[in-house]
Amino acid sequence: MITVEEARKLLLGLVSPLDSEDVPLAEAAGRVLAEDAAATRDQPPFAASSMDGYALQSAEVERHAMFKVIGEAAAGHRFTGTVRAGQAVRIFTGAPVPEGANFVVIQEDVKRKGDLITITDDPGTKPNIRPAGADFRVGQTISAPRVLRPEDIALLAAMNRPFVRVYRKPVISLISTGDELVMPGGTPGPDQIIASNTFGLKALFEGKGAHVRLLPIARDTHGSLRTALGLAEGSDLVITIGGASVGDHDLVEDVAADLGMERSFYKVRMRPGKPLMAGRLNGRAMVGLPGNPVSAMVCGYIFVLPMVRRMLGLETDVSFQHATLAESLPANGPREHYMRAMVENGRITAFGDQDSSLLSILAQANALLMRPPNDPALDAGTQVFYVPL
Ligand SMILES: Nc1nc2c(c(=O)[nH]1)N[C@H]1C(S)=C(S)[C@@H](COP(=O)(O)OP(=O)(O)OC[C@H]3O[C@@H](n4cnc5c(N)ncnc54)[C@H](O)[C@@H]3O)O[C@H]1N2
Ligand code: MOO
Repeated sequence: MITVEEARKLLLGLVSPLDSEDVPLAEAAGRVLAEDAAATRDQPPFAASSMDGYALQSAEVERHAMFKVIGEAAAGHRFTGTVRAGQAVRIFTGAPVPEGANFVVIQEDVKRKGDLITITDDPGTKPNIRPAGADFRVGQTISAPRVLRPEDIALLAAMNRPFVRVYRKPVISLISTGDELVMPGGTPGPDQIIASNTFGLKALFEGKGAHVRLLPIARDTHGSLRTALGLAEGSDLVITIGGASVGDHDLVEDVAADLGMERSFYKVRMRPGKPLMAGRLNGRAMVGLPGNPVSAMVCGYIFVLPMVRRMLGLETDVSFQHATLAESLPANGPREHYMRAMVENGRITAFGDQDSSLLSILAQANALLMRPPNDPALDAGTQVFYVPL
């Protein structure tokens, strides 16, 4: 059996960064920028007032000084004349500062009578003007790769970039396998359960930028699995769930081998997730996840998400964080253990029951506490590593 680290390397070797496409800015949130995007203009493109008030010459600013108001500058409508000594222009937030002026007195510090204003309060020294290019200059870039957040979208809009070049979404086909499975909303027979893994995994992968196709459940026959794998044609990654172990009805490996899968590895020294399988089928990456619901989700986090990130041109390291054990833990066995756990205020507690079928515990957990193989018993207060969920 190989280690988790070896498995991750082999899995990453099965995929490569995908090609890119242009998408409208309004649809770019959450996508991964594939090329640096440069500003096509300065922002603001002119020196702009940051307050509502009066634009005038700073040398003349003092309490009791009087000025004649010679015009108005509003956002979108500049004042085209020049402000000279003893003159002021009524100005509003966002308006271009007129020629000759280099200070805006806010209207709260001014008294106006007809065309005359008097400074009545100390206006301070802050000129209330945003210089041209204060936010960004033409040519300034947002660097790729980067998952585009709402803040980035706003910046790209201000840079006048109506389209952005992003990595194509990886297409993942998910195939649940097993005679016992029925889709949510179906009517299970007495020996049947509801297929849950596909839905959890779809949510996990789509939340990180993939497009997931849910294929029909494959029954425990060669023919049904063959058909399902055929339907996965055209995807970047094919994932089967279940049927990966050693039982008489665990057929994924057989069928995939018949179809020509070049196996990369089978079985990882890990808990949960031991019967993980991977390889290349018709030139595409294929991963066989174990069927136990928690095993499938944990493998989704630890192995498939880094593959998705690689296809999206992103860093692939799993980001471990550390916390202090709130309660002691017994020694770990020979497999790297990802324990369902709860982190609160830097303290982490593993759940008592770590059975890999318990989705109710996985749903309460907010962390996978990582125990290295053969980790000795740990006292409360020890620093440990975890992956946030
Ligand atoms: N003799 C051995 N038995 C088992 C071993 C072993 O080493 N020797 N490994 C165990 C481990 S560890 C795991 S994990 C499971 C994995 O088995 P499979 O990948 O073959 O999965 P199945 O047998 O098809 O299913 C296991 C379990 O999960 C349920 N399941 C499957 N798919 C779904 C789904 N889409 N949604 C919800 N639940 C699903 C299935 O009904 C089973 O209860 O093997 C152990 N056995
Ligand atoms: O590896 Mo299994 O995934 O322990 O339940």
